Order: sequence, then structure tokens, then C-alpha cells
Amino acid sequence: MKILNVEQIRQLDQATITYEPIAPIQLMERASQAFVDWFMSRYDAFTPVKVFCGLGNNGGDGLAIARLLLQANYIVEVFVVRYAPRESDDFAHNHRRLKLLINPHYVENPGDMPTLRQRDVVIDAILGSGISRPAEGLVKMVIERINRAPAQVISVDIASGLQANQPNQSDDVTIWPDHTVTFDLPKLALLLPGNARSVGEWHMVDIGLNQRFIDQAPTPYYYTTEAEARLLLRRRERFSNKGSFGHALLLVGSYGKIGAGVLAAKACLRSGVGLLTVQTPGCGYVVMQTAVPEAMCRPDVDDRLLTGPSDVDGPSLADYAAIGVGPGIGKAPETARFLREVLTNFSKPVVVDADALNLLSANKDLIGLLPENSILTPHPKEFERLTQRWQNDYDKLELLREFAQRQQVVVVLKGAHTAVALPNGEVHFNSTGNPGMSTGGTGDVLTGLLTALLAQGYDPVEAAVLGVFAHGMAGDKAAQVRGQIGLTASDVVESLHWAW
Ligand SMILES: NC(=O)C1=CN([C@@H]2O[C@H](COP(=O)(O)OP(=O)(O)OC[C@H]3O[C@@H](n4cnc5c(N)ncnc54)[C@H](O)[C@@H]3O)[C@@H](O)[C@H]2O)[C@@H](O)CC1
Ligand SMILES: [K+]
Repeated sequence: MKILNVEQIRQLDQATITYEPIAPIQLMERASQAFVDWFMSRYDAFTPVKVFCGLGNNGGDGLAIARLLLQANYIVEVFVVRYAPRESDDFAHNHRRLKLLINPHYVENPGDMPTLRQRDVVIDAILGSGISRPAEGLVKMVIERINRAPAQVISVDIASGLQANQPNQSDDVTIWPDHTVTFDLPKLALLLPGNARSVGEWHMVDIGLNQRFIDQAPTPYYYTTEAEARLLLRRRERFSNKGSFGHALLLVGSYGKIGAGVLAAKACLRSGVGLLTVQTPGCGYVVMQTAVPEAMCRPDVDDRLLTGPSDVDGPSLADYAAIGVGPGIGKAPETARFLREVLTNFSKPVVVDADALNLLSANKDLIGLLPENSILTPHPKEFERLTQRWQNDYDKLELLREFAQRQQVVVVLKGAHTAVALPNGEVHFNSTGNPGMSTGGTGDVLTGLLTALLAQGYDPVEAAVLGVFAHGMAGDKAAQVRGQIGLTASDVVESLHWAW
């Protein structure tokens, strides 16, 4: 699904109005009805609802929402924040209609603010995607008062004060909602970690905007939906054998960190690989053969580190279908030498994670040796070491796109809404996963999983988008069973499910 910028969304609204055709006021009615349907599925009619409206079209939505809720017998009060003399036409229209049902309150100075109690639900329709400057004066005061109150807050389209596709200044005031209900397409701001407080949990409601316009609109940003991920998933042919799904090699572990390798190996096997060989330091041999009997194990001649040679024969490096390297390997110079050898002798895409990324950061010339379309899976700190510090999330996205394009690799920047940056400059944000996955080992699981997809012959771009989605989905399933707090990386492995 595409993520469009504010200007494109404005054009999209216009295209919908022109080509459907539909009157602008009807489109506002449709958006408001979609919000109300979402609201009524969660809050009953005994909920005291307080709708705060600005004077633009977001405020117009708020007035229409209030009317629709009143007609459904909800207890609704409306507060119009009169910060300017002008109002939009569609606001004015909905204002007239609402006044046939109730008299709104007008907030013109701080004394006009109502007391907001814990059981109140505030609907924030003060400012939407049309903002062009930070909230100030009366609007700022109202936002601050709402944020301080114990009431639940739901933002219409986007939290008031939050910019939809550019950075806010650190002292900008925005609503801190519990939920954001956004129309039709996700907005970039909703996906960025720095905005977490200004987004809350967000939801999309469909208002049927013009699909042809969306299809043609250029954008580097996408949001992976379940339906899209499903299309990437390959079915197994009836007449296949283990040779059809590739022989993967995982280079993992060091003394004290063999578990990282076990998790990667288990995830690789649960993700459809045909054959798996795991190379660990000598000390990991018994662990690996016991914990993961399905995998072959090549113990390194070094007991504690990965250095390369092994006394167990196996295919030469170039003969593996895919290689995953990094989980638990440490940063020893011997391991760095081995990594150099791997990158020099292997020309198919590799999965590079954890300490292998730190080795790339410490030996930047290794970056140039990465086979084209390799998949790197840094968390933000690892990515910063690979590149540089950034000012804000938008700056970080630019760095991410630039790195992926320049090096012709796929970069999976891990976090809430993991961002998968492609060699063509696109960024695909993931839609699955939960905070319970912020626990040791889930990254190792992702490495094993992605290596399995590459070994099966998935295109690296598809492997990354699909793999990140499936990994998050497994985390969501595991959280259903354990709760986010009780979730471990092993639960994520056991919850992998490759049919949906
Ligand atoms: N255009 C359409 O057809 C639709 C628009 N919709 C709603 O319309 C919203 C966008 O509406 P608008 O473009 O009218 O803008 P907003 O309602 O977001 O903002 C109000 C207006 O206030 C002024 N303003 C800008 N920054 C301000 C600030 N910091 N403080 C005070 N005033 C400021 C601007 O003139 C702006 O147009 C969307 O977020 C959505 O809620 C929906 O009804 C769906 C259909
Ligand atoms: K809003």
C-alpha cells in the first residue's frame, strides 16, 4: 500500500471529488461516517464524548462526527476552538447542521475549557493534515490542557499539531492521543518512532478515495499489508525434494553466545530451507547438534571464535545457496578476516546481522565487498555505526535510502514498523510486530528466517519484505499466547506459520 504526502492526499481528495464524482461535503460525510463506525464498534452510547473542533476541514469532520454520534444517541458535547476569524466552507456547512441538534460551546480563552474527567473520551478534530505552522496561542493552550487531562483521546486523521510528512520541532506541541484514526492511507508521520507519543495506536478506515490516482502517484514509501505479503508467499510444488529449497550456511556464535546461533538455526529450519549447515566455534558443536538435530554442524577449528577452517568436510563456500552471518559472532580480528574471506568468495546475496554489521562498521572497506542485493538487518544503533548520526527520523530515512541505493543492498532497519530499504530507493514499512519483540534473540530469528528465504531462491527484495512481515506476524501470534511481556525469541520461532 502506498504512503502519499500531504500534497498528494489533497490531490487525491480532489481526484475523488472530480472523477467519482462526489461533492466535497459528501466526502467529508463519508470520512466522518467511517470514523463513527470505528468509534461505535469500540465505545458504547454511555460514553461521554467531547469533540474538539478547529475551523478547517478536520474541524468539519469533527462537527459531522458529533452529529452522527448524536443521531446514534451518544452523549456528545462539542467545543469549537475559535482561534481565527475564518472557517472552511465545509466546516461552516456542518456547523449549521449541528446547530439544528445542539449548541456547541466556543473556546476563545482558557476559562472556556471544560474539566475533562477520566471517563470522558475526547475526539480531537482541531487540526488535521492541513497544518502549515506549529500550534500556537489558543490552539496550543487547548492541546496542552487536553494532554494534561486524564481522559482518553482519539485523533481524527492525525493528532493536532503533528506534521504528516515532515519533522516537527522538538518544542512543537501536539496532541498525545491514545488512538489515531486515519483516512484511507497511512501517513509517514504515523510510522516514525520519534512520533510514538503523538500517534498512539493508529487505525486506518477506508473512505474509498480514487484508486486510479493512488495507482499512478509516485512515492518511495510503502506499507506492507497482509494481502500484499500473502502474494509474495510461494507455494510448494507437489513433486519437490529437499534439494529444491537450497542448502543454507549460517555462520554464527562465539563462546558465551552459541544461543544466538541456535535461534537463527531453528528459525531457518522453520522457514522452509532444504538443508542447513551451521558453522559455530568448536565449543558450540555439542550444543548445536543437540538443540538443532535437523542441522548439520561444522565446528570451527577455534574453540571460541569463528575463524573459517573446520575439520568437518562440507561444500565450498561458493556452493551454498545462501549464507547468513552475524548472530553472536563477536568482533575478534580473526572473525573479521573470515568475514572478508566469505564476502570475497561468495557472490550470491548474503544476510548480514549483528556483530557482522559491527565488523563492517569497524572495517568500512568490507561494505564494498557485499554481494549485490545482500540483506543487512541493523537496529538503529548498528545503522548509525554503519553511517552517521541523524537529526530526526526523516533525516534517518534519507540516510537509509541513500545507503541502500549507493551500496545496492537491502537494508532492514529494525524497530516498530521495521523499514525495509531497497536498492531502487523504495522503503517498505512493516505492519506486523509488537513491543514484546524487543527482547534478546528476536533479531537472530530474523537472520535465520531471511537466510532460509534466500536459499529457497526468493528474490532478496521479496525475501526481505515477506520475511520481516512473517517475523512480525509470528511475534504477534506469540504475544497472543504469552502476552507481550512474556514473549521470548524461542516463542517467535515456534509461532512461525507460513500460510495465511
Ligand atoms: N479534503 C477533503 O476532501 C477531505 C478532508 N478531510 C479532512 O480535512 C483535513 C484537512 O483539512 P484542512 O486542509 O482544511 O486543514 P486542517 O483542518 O488540518 O487545518 C485547518 C486550517 O488551519 C490553518 N492552519 C494551518 N496551520 C495552523 C496552525 N498551526 N494553527 C492554526 N491554524 C492552522 C490552515 O489554513 C489549515 O487549512 C484532513 O486532515 C481530514 O481530517 C476529510 O474530511 C476527508 C475529505
Ligand atoms: K486531529
